[in-house]
Amino acid sequence: MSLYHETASLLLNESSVTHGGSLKSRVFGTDSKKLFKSPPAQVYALALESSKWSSILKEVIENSELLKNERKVTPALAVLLVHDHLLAKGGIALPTSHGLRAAIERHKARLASEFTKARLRRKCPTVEALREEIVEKLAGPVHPRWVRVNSVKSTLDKQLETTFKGFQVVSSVGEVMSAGRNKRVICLDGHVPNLIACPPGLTEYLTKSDAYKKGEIILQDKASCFPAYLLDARPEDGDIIDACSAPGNKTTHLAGILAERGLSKKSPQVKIHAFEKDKNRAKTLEKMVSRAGSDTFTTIHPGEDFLRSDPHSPEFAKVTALLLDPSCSGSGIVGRDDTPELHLPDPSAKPSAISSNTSRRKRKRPEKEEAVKEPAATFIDDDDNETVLSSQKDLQTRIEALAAFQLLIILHAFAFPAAKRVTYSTCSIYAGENEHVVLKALSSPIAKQRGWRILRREEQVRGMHEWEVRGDKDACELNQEVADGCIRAFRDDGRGVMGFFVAAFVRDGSLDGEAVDEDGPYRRDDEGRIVRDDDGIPTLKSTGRKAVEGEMEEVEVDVRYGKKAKKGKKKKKGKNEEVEDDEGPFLRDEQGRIVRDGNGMPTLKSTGETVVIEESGSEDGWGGFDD
Ligand SMILES: C[S@@+](CC[C@H](N)C(=O)[O-])C[C@H]1O[C@@H](n2cnc3c(N)ncnc32)[C@H](O)[C@@H]1O
Repeated sequence: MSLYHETASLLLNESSVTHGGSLKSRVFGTDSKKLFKSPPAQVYALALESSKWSSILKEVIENSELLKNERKVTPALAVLLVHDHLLAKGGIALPTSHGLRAAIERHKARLASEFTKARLRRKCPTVEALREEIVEKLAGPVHPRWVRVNSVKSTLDKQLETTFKGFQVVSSVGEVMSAGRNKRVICLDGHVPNLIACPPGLTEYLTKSDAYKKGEIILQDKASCFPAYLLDARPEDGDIIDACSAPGNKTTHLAGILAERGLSKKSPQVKIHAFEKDKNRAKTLEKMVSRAGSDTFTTIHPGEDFLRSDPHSPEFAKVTALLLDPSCSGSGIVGRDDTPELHLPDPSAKPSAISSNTSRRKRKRPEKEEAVKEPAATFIDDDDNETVLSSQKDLQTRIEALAAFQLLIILHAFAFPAAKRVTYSTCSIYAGENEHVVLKALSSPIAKQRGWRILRREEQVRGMHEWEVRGDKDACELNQEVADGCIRAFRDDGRGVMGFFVAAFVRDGSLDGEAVDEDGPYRRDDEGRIVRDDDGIPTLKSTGRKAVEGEMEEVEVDVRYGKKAKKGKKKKKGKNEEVEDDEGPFLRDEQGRIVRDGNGMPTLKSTGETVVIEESGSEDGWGGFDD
């Protein structure tokens, strides 16, 4: 197969192996050497560039009537071949005698003239100007690049005098977004202290700056700064746990806040415990913490599962605050889709009907190929891999499984004896991972027993109190106080943030039955170890049952944490609905045990894939960005 056939097949998603995910992951994925005879880098470049130009190429091909005269050339092949014919330095990468090349070159005069007309219709004097217009259009709405000044190493004033010297300071993020991608303008954020918005075109300038290399500034989306700020920790309060830490944006933000509030770097009064289950990601975390200068007061727990930590260990006796930022669907993350839409020419289009691509936008039915490309939902996992889910049911199953894990993380945090404040955050847009999880956590036995409640909006630190986008009241079952306590962020709403969710839980300790029970709420064996089931779920002293059994039933993933339901018997789900599949969404072996991968993650029946996914890397390998 030629480079052109292979690339066409990739763009049309014809291979089940390359189906789904970003263009990059489909081309450079683990099996790429087996999949392509042509060099994968060449396939990727041709697919990407041709897709970018495809709205114009479609117009040129239709107006030149190429497809009517060359029946062997398919619409996708035409886009690729005409792209190279008109725009690639060496033209079509096939011998002159090759049938496909000849089929295009037979029409070179007509193609050249239609290309010129298409360019002039867009008022572009040169092909270069047309290229710039395409790049600008594809880049979509401007999303600012957010820069957090790391208070462990620097101050806002120092950065304004150095990294941002000579920059124009404007008063709103809207002005930054409309200033142009490369303009030297900044806005000092009004919600999160020490945060600066810049146009996205300055990213390279920033990552090459001394301040960045020395860890004085960290690139982190504004919404991703909410959790550490909302936790509102002070050095006099006690130790902090960051339960899910890599790459370390929030861990280092916590450190910056403590430093600004008087933590002594030489003899720190408190420490941050940073858990990271994945050993490789823990290395990135270690690098980031060290570069940010907070290693003297951060204890990294590499490869340690927070859920397996013992809340009653003396090591955690002084932990008063926990930041929980567990794996999620990543559905709120900005700008990681690298696949521009492919516009395919219609072989039966009449040239006279076409004046510009905008005149054809109101097409009623999508073309077959485009319909194939339209996903029901895309999940971005923590390693930046995308999974395209093809049905609503798959999406629902994934969210339920993630929500069950997220709830478990919160309930475990609630058990730390000295804990008074917990934040829970996701970069997900789904209520199932956000408000619903918060409600379930609030109604759990452990929350009631220990007096955990939502941190009300009016109690929140100023910037978070003033942030106007709050939780969804319907998703909070009309509980206004909980909805107002929840903080949301939506991408592309003009505020320049990614999709995000955060809420905080607090307790005053007066309901703390554990003050007199030093062993905590879990059953222990003779050696003092917490009694757990096969899934690692601790058993409560008070009920003799698993700590989260009740909650799991509500989210339909009880099979993962609770007892196996009896076959054939219908079980209640929610208030009135019944579920048919008593065994839940996970695959089981002949003994009825959930089939898990090496990390202990269960396998979904619907997709055959495991549920909880690895974590997102960073754009430069040490975690300077977002999440
Ligand atoms: C969304 S990312 C965290 C991003 C990070 N808070 C930041 O701001 O840079 C979730 C991380 O939690 C880790 N993780 C997931 N489950 C965990 C667990 N049970 N214990 C510890 N770490 C866990 C993942 O490996 C991943 O690195």
